[in-house]
Amino acid sequence: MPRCSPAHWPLLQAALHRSRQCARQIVASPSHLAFSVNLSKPLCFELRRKSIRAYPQRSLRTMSIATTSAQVGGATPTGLAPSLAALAAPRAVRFISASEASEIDAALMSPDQHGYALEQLMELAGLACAQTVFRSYPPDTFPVILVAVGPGNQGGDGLVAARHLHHFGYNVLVWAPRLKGDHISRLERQLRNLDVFFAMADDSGFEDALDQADVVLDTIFGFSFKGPPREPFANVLKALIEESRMEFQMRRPCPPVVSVDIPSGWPSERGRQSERFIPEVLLSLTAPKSGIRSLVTGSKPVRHFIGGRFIPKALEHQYALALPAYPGDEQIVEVTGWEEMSLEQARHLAQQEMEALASAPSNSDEVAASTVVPAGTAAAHLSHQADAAQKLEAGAVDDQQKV
Ligand SMILES: NC(=O)C1=CN([C@@H]2O[C@H](COP(=O)(O)OP(=O)(O)OC[C@H]3O[C@@H](n4cnc5c(N)ncnc54)[C@H](O)[C@@H]3O)[C@@H](O)[C@H]2O)[C@H](O)CC1
Repeated sequence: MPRCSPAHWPLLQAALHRSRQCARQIVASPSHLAFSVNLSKPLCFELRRKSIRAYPQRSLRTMSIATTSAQVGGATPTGLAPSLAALAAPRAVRFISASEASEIDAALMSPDQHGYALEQLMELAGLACAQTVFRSYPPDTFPVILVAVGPGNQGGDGLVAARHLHHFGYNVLVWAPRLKGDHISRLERQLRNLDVFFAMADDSGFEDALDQADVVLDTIFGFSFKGPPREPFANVLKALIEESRMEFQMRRPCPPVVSVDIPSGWPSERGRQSERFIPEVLLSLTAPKSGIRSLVTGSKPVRHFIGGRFIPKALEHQYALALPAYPGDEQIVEVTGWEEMSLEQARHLAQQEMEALASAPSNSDEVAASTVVPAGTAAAHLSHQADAAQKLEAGAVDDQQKV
């Protein structure tokens, strides 16, 4: 059995990414490193010659990170400590306000800052919506999806998602009562050319489509919703509340709903009010908004994903977003049950990460003994290293680089 060395860290990170876990406690011996995801379910990573296998292990003695870094064979603590800190990134998310979300959007779309066009972000947001639906409600079990489209940019995300969902194999129904603007018309044209069904644009059209749907993608309102909902949206939002769907004294089950950013009709910062529906799944674009805190934390959190894989590191640090690492080439990352991270903690992580990035070697392609991985949730850097590790696993690099 080979001994652990710093060259193993990219492999370990890749294995950790594949298992979609973030480590909290790390236990090491010369042949094993264990990351306990929570105390009852530790994962053990066994080193092989060219790969690392992850499997659950029940009883592992925990050690402090400092002891661990000292014990891993031949490692210099300076080279390893940041890696361990990265692996031990807390399973927590920071909630941002609606005004922070608008500021981040403005910075992303400013030609002088990050240079994105709205249409590009909408494409990526819509793809993340479609992946969330596919992951949570696959088309072989939930073949008919109703995409409810609102009047703002979130509605645009919904139209993009509808197109992807069609290509993913769903039978897509779209309800979209207020389609305005050149880009939105183009998205509509793309869907009509695919023979996607557009329901009647009133509340009865929505109810008819809802009756046929196995799952609903709610892209009606995002973080710019204000005040009581106006028609035709008010009745539609009521129809999504299960208890309101009564017929002949019987409760009609409502299909599961996937909401984006914030369930439509919820005020973006105050959380759910009475008379509002509760989705089964929530996709936060860019970062979770404060209005969903009670929905995604606590004892009964709904399934929660983060998407919008386009935030540059500088912007992430500027707003202390503390984003989780996206696995592989995926556009979403699941964060169900993650706790809240305070602003102070997020700022601290951002600071650590900036310092680690500033001191990281410029050519990080090589899996070298001096590899330094930034602390915190350095997603981009970590996935770069994971790519290098995957190549290593596939035997695509020179023998001398192999573990
Ligand atoms: N960075 C990202 O992740 C991106 C996310 N995107 C999505 O954009 C929305 C926010 O878009 P915005 O246009 O600002 O707001 P809304 O979609 O929430 O819609 C505003 C729209 O709704 C009308 N409205 C507001 N309140 C009411 C009401 N009470 N009754 C009826 N109508 C109402 C208002 O008049 C506007 O017409 C975000 O959540 C993401 O989903 C971007 O696509 C890309 C970047």
